[in-house]
Amino acid sequence: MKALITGISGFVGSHLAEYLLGKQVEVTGTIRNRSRMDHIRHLKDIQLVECELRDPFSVESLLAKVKPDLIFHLAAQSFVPTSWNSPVDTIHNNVAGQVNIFEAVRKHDLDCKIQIACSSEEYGHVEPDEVPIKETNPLRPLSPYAVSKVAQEYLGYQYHKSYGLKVIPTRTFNHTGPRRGENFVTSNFAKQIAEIEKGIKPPVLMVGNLEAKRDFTDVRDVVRAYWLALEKGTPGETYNIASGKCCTIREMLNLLLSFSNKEITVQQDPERLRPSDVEILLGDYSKFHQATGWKPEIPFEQTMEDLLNYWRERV
Ligand SMILES: Nc1nc2c(ncn2[C@@H]2O[C@H](COP(=O)(O)OP(=O)(O)O[C@H]3O[C@H](CO)[C@@H](O)[C@H](O)[C@@H]3O)[C@@H](O)[C@H]2O)c(=O)[nH]1
Repeated sequence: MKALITGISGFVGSHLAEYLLGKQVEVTGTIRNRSRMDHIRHLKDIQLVECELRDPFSVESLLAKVKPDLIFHLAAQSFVPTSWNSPVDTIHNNVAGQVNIFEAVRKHDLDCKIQIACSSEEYGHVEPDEVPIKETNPLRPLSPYAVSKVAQEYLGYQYHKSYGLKVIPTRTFNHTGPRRGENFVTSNFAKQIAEIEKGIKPPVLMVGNLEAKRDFTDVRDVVRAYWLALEKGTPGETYNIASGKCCTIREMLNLLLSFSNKEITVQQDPERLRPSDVEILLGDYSKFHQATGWKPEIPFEQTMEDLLNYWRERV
């Protein structure tokens, strides 16, 4: 069994590669010449192919050569604030890259299953009586990033209906754990705490909107879900991947702070506030559970402690 992971050098890609190797799957991953390799350097049994997903020729030659049975399409511009600064680049990167994959699969008549990493951000504005969020909830995206994910998902639906591509979109809620990029809130706060503990930074932790509520799952549970999505999910169906619980960003911060014995002051940085922030994401993953038996296993406290320890070893 051959799997292709787009964005293998990223946070989720590196965890997924580890998981698939453990299942004796042959793993090929795409990188770009500017990709950082620190997350995958320890993985000796993977094949790496340089590929610019925005370039149809690059994608076509990749797929003609690899001919995967499974594609996990993770590569994306995935940071919401960047999508306000460069909306066109976000849309182009996320949408065109995926169209190039679909077209290459079609052209070479590849019989593969394709998981596409969509997002709970697609739900965007959620009314208080609309939680927990089911796949049938309305999509009211609040950022260019969220719109790019809606477009990716609808293209998945369209290529499934028009050409029979076996596409399975996963709407994953927030996920974190070791290797999470330092811009994302959990990692950003954990890194600041680790720096304060080492005396590299004054004991003031900078934050944005602490009132937003998010549903966090451990990345190691998420990659297991991606495998099951292709193994047991139905092509053309979308699945929520979530923990079914949510907390405010303030509660998440307080949990991280409880692991440290430093006196730390919290200060809001207006630069960290967004033009519009999704107020609440709380997912219902029962459809995915019914299809695959998946449920999250790693407790949130464990995830956050592992993340803080990850940063303690790196700053
Ligand atoms: N990044 C960041 N976010 C902060 C901060 N302070 C508060 N927040 C709040 O913390 C929440 C989470 O922010 P992020 O970690 O940047 O993630 P996100 O915008 O929810 O998006 C993530 O989850 C999506 C799935 O729901 C993913 O699709 C997306 O790629 C990303 O991983 C947001 O409400 C944000 O306003 C801060 O200093 N930095």
